Amino acid sequence: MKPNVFIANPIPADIEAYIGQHCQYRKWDRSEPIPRGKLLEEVRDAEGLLLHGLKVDEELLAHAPHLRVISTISVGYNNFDIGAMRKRKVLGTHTPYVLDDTVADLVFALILSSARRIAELDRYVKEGKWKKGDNENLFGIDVHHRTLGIIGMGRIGEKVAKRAKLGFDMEVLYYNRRQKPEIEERLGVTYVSLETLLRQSDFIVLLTPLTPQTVQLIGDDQFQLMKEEAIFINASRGQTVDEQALVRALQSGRIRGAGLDVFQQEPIPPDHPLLALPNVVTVPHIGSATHQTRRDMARVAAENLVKALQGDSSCYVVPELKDLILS
Ligand SMILES: NC(=O)c1ccc[n+]([C@@H]2O[C@H](COP(=O)([O-])OP(=O)(O)OC[C@H]3O[C@@H](n4cnc5c(N)ncnc54)[C@H](O)[C@@H]3O)[C@@H](O)[C@H]2O)c1
Repeated sequence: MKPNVFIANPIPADIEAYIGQHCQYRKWDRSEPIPRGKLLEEVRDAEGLLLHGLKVDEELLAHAPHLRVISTISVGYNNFDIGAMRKRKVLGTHTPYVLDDTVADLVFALILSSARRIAELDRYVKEGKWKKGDNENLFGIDVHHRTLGIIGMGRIGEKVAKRAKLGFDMEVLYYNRRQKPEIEERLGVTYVSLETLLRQSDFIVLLTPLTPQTVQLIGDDQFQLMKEEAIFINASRGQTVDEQALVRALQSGRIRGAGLDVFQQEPIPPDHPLLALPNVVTVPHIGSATHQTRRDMARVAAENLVKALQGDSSCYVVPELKDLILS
């Protein structure tokens, strides 16, 4: 008997067909997110669940007594209640590696846009404000040969560091849970304390996962340590930053600017004070959002689901639950 699975987000047809070869499945294929009540109904018989950005908590697990595997189409898995999943022995899988270069490209797009004021000056030209004699009012700051600080030197952080070192001749500092001599050797980056990184960097990129330890990792105290010329980039999760403190730092000129892919509330409310600031570049959580990469992520997530249901340990189980597949 093929296992029952529920596909809670639309995926490409051939990837759905691959799941169909190995599983019986039902799916939600509308573009709007599945309503919570409908999801709770659909998981009743499911042994596997494929999803993106939906919350997995005690309530959902209680509605899904047969569930064995939840596969998220993302590398971040802060939508999983790890404790609740462990209690019920439900495996969680994610999609590392396939998106690293794509997210690193977006981080650099935010760095360059903020430094050279691309979004702001695009509006300026299109609104017909460009006139002869414009000069210093269009100036930005250099990216090349400046200092980049990466908080969270993981898979994506390393790709950002590579771009910075090889493409932009930047000095790269990093702060991480553990020092990584192998990356230092490969790329010539320097491990420093968080305080040193905040004090010395011209660009600060936040790339940690969202965990209880990283909630509001950056707040008033951290913005106080930054240079006045610093540009802050967040591509991790909105909750890793105290957003009110960020607004204060930007409004008061404590830092020069910010480039943001993620927000405390997504979509960000249109009247949010961050959106009124010209020195902030915003994009709607599109770090991994290219056609190719989202496709690759869906494929890896589908393979994870099928493999995990078959007890094949070569799937990408999230680190905190790895022991479950071995037991
Ligand atoms: N904006 C987007 O669309 C997008 C896309 C992909 C990933 N992300 C985010 O980026 C995160 C990182 O992805 P990754 O694949 O590089 O993960 P990773 O696990 O390879 O890297 C994360 C790094 O952060 C470090 N870290 C964890 N907690 C820390 C702490 N408290 N203090 C200092 N360092 C800490 C880890 O040691 C690790 O080196 C994801 O968890 C996700 O939240 C965002």
